[in-house]
Amino acid sequence: MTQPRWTLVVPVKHLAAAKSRLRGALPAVPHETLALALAADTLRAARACPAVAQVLVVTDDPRVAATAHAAGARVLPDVPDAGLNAAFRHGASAAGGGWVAGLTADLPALRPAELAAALRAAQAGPAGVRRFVADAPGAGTVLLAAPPGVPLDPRFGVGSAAAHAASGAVALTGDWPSLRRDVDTAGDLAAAAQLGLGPCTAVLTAAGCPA
Ligand SMILES: Nc1nc2c(ncn2[C@@H]2O[C@H](COP(=O)(O)OP(=O)(O)OP(=O)(O)O)[C@@H](O)[C@H]2O)c(=O)[nH]1
Ligand SMILES: C=C(OP(=O)(O)O)C(=O)O
Repeated sequence: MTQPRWTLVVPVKHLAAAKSRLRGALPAVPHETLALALAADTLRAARACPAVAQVLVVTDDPRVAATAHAAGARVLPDVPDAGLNAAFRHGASAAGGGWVAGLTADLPALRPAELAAALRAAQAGPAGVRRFVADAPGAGTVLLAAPPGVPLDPRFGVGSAAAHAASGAVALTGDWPSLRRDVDTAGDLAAAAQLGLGPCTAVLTAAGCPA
């Protein structure tokens, strides 16, 4: 039986403020170019995942919006000064029903097949329960999924894996290294490069040394 397809909500901060812990990781590359490449590769992989029906990007950044449109995503304006969880809620409210997942935009090694496997796992198991995928270190969250009719209720931020578990979401424990590999620091970028970067980020690491 074919499983129902997903709406993915992907918030992306204004590039001037985004990925501040990564600043200087590739000295020869402008920071905003690197931050945009991470998002572009994340969106490309999300759109290439057959389980995904639509991608909603929540952003106020015109370069991110152009990249999202080019990748076949819909773009929604951010909620001014309201932060990441408000952006996720805003996107989820525009999804139009069905299965909804929030995904962070800093997954440049993401492979569509691993995303598909995680989304499949999210659709298995108990009804009416949110699921989440923790990041590689285990403290953060890269994906939060909600079944039809269940609010996404995002708790992203420091310690979000514990916050999602405490709010009743169930951790998915599959072996999805490219999904769990979010990039916050130069060390994370090097770890993502070991897995294999998407084309936008790969071209920058080739040009800009480190990683
Ligand atoms: N639309 C939107 N996206 C956000 C916001 N805050 C964070 N994000 C996005 O959420 C994802 C995960 O956030 P973080 O890993 O903390 O990224 P960040 O805030 O850009 O990075 P740091 O400055 O290093 O904390 C990233 O893809 C961000 O672009 C926000 O206020 N609005
Ligand atoms: C916002 C988050 O990302 P990070 O901890 O990578 O900043 C999170 O994990 O909830």
